[in-house]
Amino acid sequence: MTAVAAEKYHGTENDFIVVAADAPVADRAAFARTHCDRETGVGGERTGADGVLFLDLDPSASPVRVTMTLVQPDGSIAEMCGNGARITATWAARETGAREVIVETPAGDRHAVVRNEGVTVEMGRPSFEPADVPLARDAGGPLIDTPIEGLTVTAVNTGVPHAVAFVDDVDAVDLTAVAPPVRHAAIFPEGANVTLATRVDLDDDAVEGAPGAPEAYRQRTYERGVEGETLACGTGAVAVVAAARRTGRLDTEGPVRVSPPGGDLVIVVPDDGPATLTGPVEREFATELEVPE
Ligand SMILES: N[C@@H](CCC[C@H](N)C(=O)O)C(=O)O
Repeated sequence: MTAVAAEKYHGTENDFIVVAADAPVADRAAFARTHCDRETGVGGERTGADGVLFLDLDPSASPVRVTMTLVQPDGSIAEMCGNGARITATWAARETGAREVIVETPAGDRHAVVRNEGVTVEMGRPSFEPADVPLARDAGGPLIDTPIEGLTVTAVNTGVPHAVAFVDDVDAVDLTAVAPPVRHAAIFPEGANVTLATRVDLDDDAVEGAPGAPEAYRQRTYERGVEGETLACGTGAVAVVAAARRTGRLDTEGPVRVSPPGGDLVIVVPDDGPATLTGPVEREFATELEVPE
């Protein structure tokens, strides 16, 4: 049995196994299915992971470049992952000493800056265009506050598709029950992540890790590829702010604090530039993982 070097990281509790792209893992989907399993996968504080990041570093480039391939627990490959990009930039910074990193993803190149107080990734411009989300051909236009399978959703692509629903209290919703019909709705030919958001009053909620963010939302996301709720989702946090702006719920580009169960993220969605995602990253441990036959 072959084993490969691996590390475990998390960004606001969205946790990933990191493996060098040249490691001898012929069947990446089988590797992810095995080691991400929440009951029998990689050990640590939480067993398993939300995915495996296969990283290919070019330390000679200026800024350094790293190609990120996220293989999810169901074996699928995601085009983008906000928290994964923050982890990738941190990993590249540890390997090279560089603070500025270009993360190459199937959704495009993402510029990242690694600071002690948090990692910021440029996330591209959110798009509501039906072809970009993508929506089914007969959708008839962008999906803005539209009833879909029991939720009122706004569909936006922030690197991956999200169906965002604003609700009175994210904690009062049985996400595992309401999300799957939306995630699999025919209007989303490639599926969608399902993200719930609730505006919160900062007077009632401490502003840790988000100095200067006068607006705040709580967030929960049911992720495609994980097929369950994760403790944080970076593309989902950007989707919350983009959808809040597009639907007239928010009249600032940010910074906006978005808090999934795993911690606080800071989001900016400008009118005429890429959105940014900022938040903490932690390296948990290094290990060796067996490559399934
Ligand atoms: N957790 C991620 C998003 C990962 C991709 C998603 N599951 C999909 O398949 O679209 C994030 O932090 O953005």
